[in-house]
Amino acid sequence: MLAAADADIILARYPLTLTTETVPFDKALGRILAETIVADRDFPPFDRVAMDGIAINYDALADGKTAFTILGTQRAGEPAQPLPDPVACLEVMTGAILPPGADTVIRYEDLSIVDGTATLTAHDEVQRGLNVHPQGTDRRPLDVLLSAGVQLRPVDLAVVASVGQTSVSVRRRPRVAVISTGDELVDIHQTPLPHQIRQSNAYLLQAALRDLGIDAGVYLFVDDITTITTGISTLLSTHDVLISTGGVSAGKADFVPDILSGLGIHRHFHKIEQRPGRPMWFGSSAGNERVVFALPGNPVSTTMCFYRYVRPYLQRAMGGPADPPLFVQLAGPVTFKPELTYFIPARIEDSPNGQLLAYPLPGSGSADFTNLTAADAFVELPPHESLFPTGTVAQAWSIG
Ligand SMILES: Nc1nc2c(c(=O)[nH]1)N[C@H]1C(S)=C(S)[C@@H](COP(=O)(O)OP(=O)(O)OC[C@H]3O[C@@H](n4cnc5c(N)ncnc54)[C@H](O)[C@@H]3O)O[C@H]1N2
Ligand code: MOO
Ligand SMILES: [Mg+2]
Repeated sequence: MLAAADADIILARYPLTLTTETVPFDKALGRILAETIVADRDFPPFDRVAMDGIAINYDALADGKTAFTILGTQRAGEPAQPLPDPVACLEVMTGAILPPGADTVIRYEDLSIVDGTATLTAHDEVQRGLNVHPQGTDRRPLDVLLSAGVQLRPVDLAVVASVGQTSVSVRRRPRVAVISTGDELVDIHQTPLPHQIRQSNAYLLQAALRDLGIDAGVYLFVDDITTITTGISTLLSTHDVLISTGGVSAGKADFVPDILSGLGIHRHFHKIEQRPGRPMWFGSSAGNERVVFALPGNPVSTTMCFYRYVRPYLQRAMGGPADPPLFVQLAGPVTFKPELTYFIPARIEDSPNGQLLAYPLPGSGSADFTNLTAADAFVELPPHESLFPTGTVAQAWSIG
């Protein structure tokens, strides 16, 4: 059987292959860019005036001239207007093209303007090129502005807009379906008979997926091979990722692994040396265009497996980094004898010394999901020890 860390390695080996789609750039916030955005022209595209003031030819100043006749005004958005006389000046506004013949801009704060003549009041600091943002100094045509794979933030969209791209190619969001299997399950609007329960795992998964920005449909199948086979086969034709709960262990109605294999989903692992969540199954189609997580039905197992394995996998598939686990210190001792990685629910609190303290909440096992309402995370305790004293430092996986 597989150790938890080996499951991570296998999951990383089979990343979901997502095709791309083109979306209007103003709908692309948060999406993963699937193309390279290059500069279409120089940035800035012309020698750009960086301060409101006057544009002069520095040679005149170097020759000792400090008063300049104003011969006109060059505003932002106006075509270039040459400086008609190298010893005169033009008033210029921020964002204007620098008048050809001028090379230096003196801001209004360093001038006194009387009767159409601008006189420098402070010129010690003036150098050739002052307050000019030269053409092409930020980026040259075809320079890469954004690389494929980045998650588009508002600043990135500004860059996309600036090169005139009204639509961008982004990675498609995974289409995900959640499947519950079990003859004992009824949906939430039904009243369960004494031998039945309301299904709850699918709604946990649906909500946890919504946290990732994924809207997933929920499907409930009875434990019947034909029903599950037909259902999963249909969903595979329209989804990238299926997440099922139940039917993956050793029971007479645990049909899911065989059905998935029969539908061409190659098993990459079945069972991890852990509690809860031991029977977890993971597989993918050839080329990884479809992946399936078949999670154990016990609700605490479903929850742990989702937050420990599925959520980070999907975060990576969508191009983002996976949220790292927290580092916590046990606030009480834990004993766990089996040679399995133990994921114990815990309440997490800040401590005055800056450490996160984890208060263990063992509950009554992997079916006791009501215990999770008090928990913030699962603390991951390694398999080869059985006593974890107060103060043990461990990783913990937040459950939202
Ligand atoms: N002989 C063995 N028995 C079991 C083993 C084993 O290794 N050998 N593994 C145990 C472990 S560990 C787990 S976890 C469970 C996993 O069972 P399955 O994935 O096959 O799930 P089911 O049998 O369908 O159901 C188990 C349990 O979970 C409840 N359930 C299922 N789906 C839902 C849902 N959508 N909402 C709420 N509750 C759900 C179901 O009613 C059962 O009580 O197997 C152990 N057995
Ligand atoms: O995953 Mo099972 O009991 O380990 O709940
Ligand atoms: Mg079972």
